[in-house]
Amino acid sequence: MNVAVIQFPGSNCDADAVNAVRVMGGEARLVWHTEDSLGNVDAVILPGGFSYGDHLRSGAIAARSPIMASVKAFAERGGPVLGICNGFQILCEAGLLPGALARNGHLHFVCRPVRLRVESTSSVFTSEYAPRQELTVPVAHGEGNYYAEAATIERLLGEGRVAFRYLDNPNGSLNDIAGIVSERGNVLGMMPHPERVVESVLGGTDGRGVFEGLFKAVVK
Ligand SMILES: NC(=O)CC[C@H](N)C(=O)O
Repeated sequence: MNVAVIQFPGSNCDADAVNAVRVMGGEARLVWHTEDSLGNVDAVILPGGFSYGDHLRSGAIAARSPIMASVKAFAERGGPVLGICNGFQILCEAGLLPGALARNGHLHFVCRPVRLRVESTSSVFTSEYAPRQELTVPVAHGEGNYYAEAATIERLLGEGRVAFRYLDNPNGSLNDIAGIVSERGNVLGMMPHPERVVESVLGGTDGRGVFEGLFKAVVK
């Protein structure tokens, strides 16, 4: 398992993502956003942070980085792509996932563990969880309020593409959506940080399933 963690100016969870992959037994390396090739990788992670200082809209500028053409091509070939927090915002801005992450409804930055429920186990990233399993995973964001037009929400629900839902919605997200997957299920965007809960010394292990699912799908 060889994972590329993309680093943008202002990424701040890139080292955590690399650590999580290594803790889970994989190999990870950082790829700077100006690169135009991913090299030979099995999966891509867009980590959390404040790319370009969240200027304009979170993820808007990073989504137009040179490396994103390769990330799009990789996803189109069915390659697994995980966007965490700012990574989710970048995936929406890049058009790899539908909808947008707006300012939190209460307009405050929120940084705390939240309760989540696994809504779909049919994607690469959720296959190792039990259906409707409840998890505790931290969030840390100011713009995590998922929004999409009603028809898009209906479609996501109908196609089983809502991967995770908040049990205690911290940001006003429509339908308590915490994470969604692409049509093929190979791209996941989620606001909570699974990479921060992969070993008990970090306070929890509920994020391990995301990486276990990914590793299982890739390492055959
Ligand atoms: N932890 C993060 O990735 C922060 C996400 C984002 N820049 C926000 O505050 O909304």
